[in-house]
Amino acid sequence: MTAPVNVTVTGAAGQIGYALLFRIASGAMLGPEVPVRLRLLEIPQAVKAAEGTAMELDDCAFPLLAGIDIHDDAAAGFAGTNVALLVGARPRGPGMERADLLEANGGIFGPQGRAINDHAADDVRVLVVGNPANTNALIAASNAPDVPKDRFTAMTRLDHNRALSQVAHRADVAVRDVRRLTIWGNHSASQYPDLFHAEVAGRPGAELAADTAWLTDDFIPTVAKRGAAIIDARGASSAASAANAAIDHVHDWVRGTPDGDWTSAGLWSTGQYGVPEGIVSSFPVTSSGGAWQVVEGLELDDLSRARIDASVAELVEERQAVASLGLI
Ligand SMILES: NC(=O)C1=CN([C@@H]2O[C@H](COP(=O)(O)OP(=O)(O)OC[C@H]3O[C@@H](n4cnc5c(N)ncnc54)[C@H](O)[C@@H]3O)[C@@H](O)[C@H]2O)C=CC1
Ligand SMILES: O=C([O-])CC(=O)C(=O)O
Repeated sequence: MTAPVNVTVTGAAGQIGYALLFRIASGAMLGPEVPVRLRLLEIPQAVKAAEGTAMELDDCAFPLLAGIDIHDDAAAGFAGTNVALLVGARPRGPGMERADLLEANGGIFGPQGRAINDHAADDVRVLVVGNPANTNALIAASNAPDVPKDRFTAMTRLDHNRALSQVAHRADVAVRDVRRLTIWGNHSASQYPDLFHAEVAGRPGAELAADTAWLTDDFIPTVAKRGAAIIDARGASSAASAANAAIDHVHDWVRGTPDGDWTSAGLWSTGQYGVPEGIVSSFPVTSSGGAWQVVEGLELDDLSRARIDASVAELVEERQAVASLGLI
């Protein structure tokens, strides 16, 4: 057996935390041969609830779980961490956009970025789930000058998975027959789920996208507003599907994406596809050797270009907003 990988989960006592921790401990995230040591980071008022979750983790007797520590201090919570899942943040309620959380949540990610900078392992990989995820990832990365920017990522895998399912339903094929979808831009209502480069049961996704009424009035808004639809139906924001997407994201980052396919992740832009440098935007990505690569060279039609530009413009505005709040 290899040495345990240290995994820190913030917001461990929250609803995503509860859906996430057991799957990490079971080996679903890092693999069935990789032991994990869990660090649960919470605010002091939620430490007792985190202790309850830790008791339940114990009671599962997971063979891969090498230990559980609970912290309410970021320096200790990120000490030596290899994988950090930044989930802890307020969720939105009905009628809110995720950007409405910027002021409430933005302040969490600067100190956590600094703690990661100062205390995490050299190979640390960070996934930001707490909303607004892209800009919170930007805040964390900006406060961690010694950590390479490509180690900070934002979760758009839930949007990606939602898009896969919508396309599979529409084409009446299995989800596994849908490949090379892309979520571009922000994890917000402005995101652009791109079907034009996809492959659907061996046929070009562009064939489905040719039905522009379905594309623009059904597919794109269904994916982009799915979070709000879940809040409306459940009375709480998505949790199990969000946890599942976090598992998928880290799994693929560490273990690689399947040959011939790609996925979506929010990455620090270095200017690909005209996305300005220094915002965290979702791109089509593959992973190998533990690093994401943006899939280059896709041709973008006018509709795609306009949608990507609109979502990127929103990210630029969010960056200005957090800069004026002194968070970056
Ligand atoms: N990127 C994505 O696709 C998705 C993101 N989210 C976001 O994930 C976040 C968490 O959602 P839930 O688990 O449903 O919320 P929740 O309210 O159930 O749990 C949040 C937890 O974070 C903790 N917390 C707050 N501040 C903290 C801090 N500074 N350090 C450590 N822990 C802290 C709270 O005590 C609470 O236990 C929300 O911001 C939500 O909007 C949710 C679904 C999908
Ligand atoms: O919509 C929300 O506020 C929670 C979330 O990010 C999602 O479900 O995609």
